[in-house]
Amino acid sequence: MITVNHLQKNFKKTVKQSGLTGSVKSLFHPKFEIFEAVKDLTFEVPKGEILGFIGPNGAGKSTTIKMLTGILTPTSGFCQINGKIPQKDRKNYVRDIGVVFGQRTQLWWDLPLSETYGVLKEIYRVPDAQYQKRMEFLNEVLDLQDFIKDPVRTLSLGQRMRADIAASLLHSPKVLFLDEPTIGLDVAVKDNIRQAIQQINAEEQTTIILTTHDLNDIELLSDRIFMIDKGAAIFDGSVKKLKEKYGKTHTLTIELSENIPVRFDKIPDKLVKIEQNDLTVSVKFDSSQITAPELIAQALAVAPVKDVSVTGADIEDIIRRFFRKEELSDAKTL
Ligand SMILES: Nc1ncnc2c1ncn2[C@@H]1O[C@H](COP(=O)(O)OP(=O)(O)OP(=O)(O)O)[C@@H](O)[C@H]1O
Repeated sequence: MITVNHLQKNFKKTVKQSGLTGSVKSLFHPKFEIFEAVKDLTFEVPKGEILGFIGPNGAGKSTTIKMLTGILTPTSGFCQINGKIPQKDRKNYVRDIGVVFGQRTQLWWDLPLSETYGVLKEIYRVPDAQYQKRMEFLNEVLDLQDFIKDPVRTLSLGQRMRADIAASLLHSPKVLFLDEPTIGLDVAVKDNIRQAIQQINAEEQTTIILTTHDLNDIELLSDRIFMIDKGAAIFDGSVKKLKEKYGKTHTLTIELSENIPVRFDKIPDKLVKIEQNDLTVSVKFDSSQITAPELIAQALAVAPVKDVSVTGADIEDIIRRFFRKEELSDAKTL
């Protein structure tokens, strides 16, 4: 459904020269440099897939999405969505896509929601019968009935997000771009939104590109993660693959009945990282090099252990370390 081929976006940036003289010089004779915001991205997204598109601030996610939605023109390379080049076939292309920006609404602030949908119906020329059916479906999935008559400005953030998602889906797009769809929402509302996204994807085979900093969104919704950093691709694969490859760090938590320092003399320092807070000891270790029972046996030999528990790395941990480019076999750097 989506083909991205050697996509590149360069921006011209003014280079600020140092000092006051430099600032004045820059004013009259500005110097420019080329900044590569998106570097040579190539990937495909098949129909019906939910791709988690992630990266730290400034990685180039928005710039990529803007090229995929046709707002920006690539410096080189191209993208093709549902057989169309967004920049070349803009009028027809907008019918194929829905876009939700979690940080700002695309709805009319003062209009009741129902009227906003009425306007969108006309813009997208959705026939009456189809519109009726569509609204029933969206109402069911996104639970809009309680606030559909209210002006957008009176909606809570969670209601507004549901309303925005419904607006983006009114014309039954084949591809949906969701940019931070759960930002600022409480846990229960996040769950509702995620369930709605899942249901829409399952029932309509909508291809979704999901940009988010909330890694629970990714874990619960995405079939695949595409990670970028400084404009370039750094990981492309499933959450499972990411965990298998980079999630070897586990944490052993030991509760003591007396505050005695816990050491693992028989285990090389670099394989464990110990943090002790009175009676609680947290031991990070690389599970491919060492096992929890080995650590527990040694802890029992040196301290009065009351309880133990072991947890695996969660996706947030893995990605944080991934971006810091830490060697996971070296638990000292965790
Ligand atoms: N119009 C522009 N002119 C110059 N530089 C730009 C422009 N738009 C974006 N950039 C730069 O390109 C880089 C990537 O920005 P982008 O907004 O795509 O990142 P992002 O991954 O979406 O970040 P965030 O998670 O913070 O939203 C940043 O360094 C940004 O300053």
